[in-house]
Amino acid sequence: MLLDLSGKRALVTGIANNRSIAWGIAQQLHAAGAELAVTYLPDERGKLKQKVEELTAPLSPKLVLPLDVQQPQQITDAFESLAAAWGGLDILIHCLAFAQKEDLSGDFSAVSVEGFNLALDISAYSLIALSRAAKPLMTSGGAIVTLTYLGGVRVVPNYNVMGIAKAALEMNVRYLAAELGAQGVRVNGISAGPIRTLASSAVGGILDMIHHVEATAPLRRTVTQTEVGNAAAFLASDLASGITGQILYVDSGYCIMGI
Ligand SMILES: NC(=O)c1ccc[n+]([C@@H]2O[C@H](COP(=O)([O-])OP(=O)(O)OC[C@H]3O[C@@H](n4cnc5c(N)ncnc54)[C@H](O)[C@@H]3O)[C@@H](O)[C@H]2O)c1
Repeated sequence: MLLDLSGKRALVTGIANNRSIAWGIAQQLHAAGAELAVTYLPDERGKLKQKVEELTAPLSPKLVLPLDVQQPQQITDAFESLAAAWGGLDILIHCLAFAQKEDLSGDFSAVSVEGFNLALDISAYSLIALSRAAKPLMTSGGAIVTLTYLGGVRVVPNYNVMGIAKAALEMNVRYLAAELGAQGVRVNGISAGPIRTLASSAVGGILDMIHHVEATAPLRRTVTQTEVGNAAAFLASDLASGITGQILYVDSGYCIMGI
């Protein structure tokens, strides 16, 4: 069997620009034959809408939808639009996270309850909310893939509150997999190595992290958006039909190293 997503309908969240991991994923899903719908985070001046529309135009997405995961009505509206356009959904890519910049450096214990709740809401709870909305559309099975990082299982300097959010996200993967498996929906996470993006630039010392990976990972380099995209396409495909509730490390092997 070859990797083939033709006939599959995929919603990709989290594209902000051409560095976004979600953009790498969208391109690889498209290359494998999937039909796409994408979301953007609405802003007052409509800049992100325009950016995401222009960037994704070559992939001819069926829908380009506004989606701020902190706005329950936007989640409802987005999935109603999907239901109207497609009548179902096969693949959901959850590729978004946020924490305040001040909570991504310095003392971990300094995080405020507001900063904690914000990071957990956007970065972890959102997977539950989107999966719940996708559930009635994934009537003939499906695949949900989210993005996590090693800082959710080990202490990585400055990752701080986002590490807690990723720990929650990874447990969400397991609970959702257990629930949704009964209807043939698989839920998995990809733990990606550090990549320079808008989100990662908010993490204190991200360049040092990347250089450390380049010096110590078995492959002596960090990963690309395309490599993460390929892994996402695999997990979303029937080739991964026996895999659910797992975290797949796409990190040049960094996580196996002891020092
Ligand atoms: N870049 C890395 O080194 C790295 C490594 C491992 C995991 N990840 C994870 O990959 C995912 C994508 O991040 P990225 O690095 O591609 O950065 P990115 O900045 O390109 O993507 C983050 C996305 O989150 C979206 N977002 C933020 N708040 C939102 C909200 N309230 N509602 C909807 N969308 C919202 C942004 O619009 C953006 O598209 C994140 O979950 C991140 O934690 C990144």
